Amino acid sequence: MAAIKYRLIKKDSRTNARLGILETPHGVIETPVFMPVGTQATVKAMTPEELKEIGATIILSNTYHLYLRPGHKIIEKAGGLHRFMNWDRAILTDSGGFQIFSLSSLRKIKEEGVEFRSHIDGSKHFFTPEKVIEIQNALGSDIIMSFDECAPYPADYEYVKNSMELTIKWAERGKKAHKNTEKQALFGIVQGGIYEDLRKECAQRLVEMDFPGYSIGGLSVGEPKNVMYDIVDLTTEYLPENKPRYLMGVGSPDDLIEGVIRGVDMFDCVLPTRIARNGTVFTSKGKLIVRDAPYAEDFSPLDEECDCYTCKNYSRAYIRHLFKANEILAARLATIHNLYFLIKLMERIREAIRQDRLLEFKKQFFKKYGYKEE
Ligand SMILES: CNc1nc2c(CCNCc3ccccc3)c3nc(N)[nH]c(=O)c3cc2[nH]1
Repeated sequence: MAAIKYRLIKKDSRTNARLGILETPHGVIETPVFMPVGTQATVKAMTPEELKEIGATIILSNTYHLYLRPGHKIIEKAGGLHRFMNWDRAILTDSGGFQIFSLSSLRKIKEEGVEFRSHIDGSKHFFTPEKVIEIQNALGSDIIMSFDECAPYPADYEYVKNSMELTIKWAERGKKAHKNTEKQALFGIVQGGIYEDLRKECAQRLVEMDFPGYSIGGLSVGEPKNVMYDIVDLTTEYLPENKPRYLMGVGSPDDLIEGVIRGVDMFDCVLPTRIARNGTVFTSKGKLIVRDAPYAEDFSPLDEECDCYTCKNYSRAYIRHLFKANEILAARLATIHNLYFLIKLMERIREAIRQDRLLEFKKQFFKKYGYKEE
């Protein structure tokens, strides 16, 4: 029995969008799905009960961070990450490749693996594809990622080609090292930068290895949106229809809709939780910086159309006051709202696919939100 089972329920008649069901050892996930990020074994400012309340079915955590602190051995002794953080629904862990390149100093990339210094205390560490699988096996997450190199943007063809070759070799080594295939599904990660031939080759070679799911990596790293969309379109063409596709590090409301239209099933992004803590929230009429002066006497909810706990019980004036007073509750109320907004958006997208009116939904959402149509 494989760790996860993906069922394609319905394909949109005019786009590559799909409605699916992803069964995991920790519950069923309706796709397309937005996955809140919980870097250090917590989705910042949220309890697991509140995450369930807003409809989260799967959250992310991170090999790099948890290996450095508190250490994967401690989490293993606690009974695994689900027990440790009291979250009994699905968990996906990223492999740490991206975090090494974006967080740690002093990195040396070799075929064998990557040497890096901890961003916490500067201590030296060495990640190999085998090590990264061992860590994720200890964490016990339901979906785990291969060790990959996310090439920077821009990067020249030769660099990206070598980097993609390395990612393929590391995927093979990781697949060999992964023993717990019954309980943990290992995804391959497609790299290849913005180069069509490299993306095609990488996708095809990973598909030959027959992973239970595929991530699209190397994007949302500063490239123009239309370039990202084109690469997603191209890559999903070479991925099997009956396996889930996960677009890493994406995204904002427009990116989620554009990604679904191009055949993506799973998304993660730190944006909703991060901007919430800085006082910016999503609303149906676009972003709102609630800490700004105009809201000092605005007693309406963050978003008239939202029925989340925050919008049902608190005003913009009160939430602005909390931010100005640097109160912890400010981050909590804004985070609840932002996560609910994206989880609700995915629910409305799934409904639109069911009713075969996804493009109409996009048009209406973009108009109200203030996005320009492509
Ligand atoms: C923001 N743009 C972006 N993010 C990317 C990530 C990380 C995705 N987020 C995972 C996460 C998990 C827990 C805590 C925090 C983050 C990538 N991960 C991998 N492995 N490979 C990528 O190519 C890659 C590309 C990305 N672009």
